[in-house]
Amino acid sequence: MQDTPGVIGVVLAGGGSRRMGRDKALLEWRGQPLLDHLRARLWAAGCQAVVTSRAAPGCIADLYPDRGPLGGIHAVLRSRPAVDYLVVPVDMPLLSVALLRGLIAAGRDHGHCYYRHSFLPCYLSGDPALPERLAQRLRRGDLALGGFLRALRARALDGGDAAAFLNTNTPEAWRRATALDAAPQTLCKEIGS
Ligand SMILES: Nc1nc2c(ncn2[C@@H]2O[C@H](COP(=O)(O)OP(=O)(O)OP(=O)(O)O)[C@@H](O)[C@H]2O)c(=O)[nH]1
Repeated sequence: MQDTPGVIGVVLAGGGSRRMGRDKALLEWRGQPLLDHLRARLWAAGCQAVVTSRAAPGCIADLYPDRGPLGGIHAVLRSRPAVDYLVVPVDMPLLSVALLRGLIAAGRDHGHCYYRHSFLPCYLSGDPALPERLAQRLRRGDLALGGFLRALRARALDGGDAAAFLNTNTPEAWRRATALDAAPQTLCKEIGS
């Protein structure tokens, strides 16, 4: 697929991974760290560039640390405020390129959006006021991503298989994702998607 001009892919990877007990971004998925897997998916979806939100060399570190995903999104938006962003969490290995492309297409037509299954991934369309709006929320401790998306009147999209949004927050969820990856047909039915 051709690049989608103006859309920057973002992998959020600055969380504490407390429930997993080790850094989720570095878990091995199909022979590479999860972080690289998600980066590759964003490239394949046609993002013009891909950045990582994380306190590490070459990444964009949070300006408001330990504030959760919104803190990471804020730092990235501050770095390039007037472009469109496709934001993914590092812990959804089953997100498909097709789903990400669908989000980009909807975002380009309608602006801010996400799938009903989950607030992440989400598409944020370029608005120079967004970084300051986010900073205000972070300063007052309003850290819920859903609240932010609702305040933006982001569109909730139908579609997508629930299994694709499996959040691998715990070792048990990781085992489940690995099993789904190995036998998608059977296990998708099993979890009711
Ligand atoms: N940049 C950044 N990303 C974050 C932060 N907190 C969470 N994330 C990312 O946001 C996504 C969802 O995070 P969660 O699963 O809710 O939190 P987590 O910290 O990764 O995991 P727990 O410690 O188990 O809650 C993941 O991709 C995280 O890496 C943060 O403070 N800064």
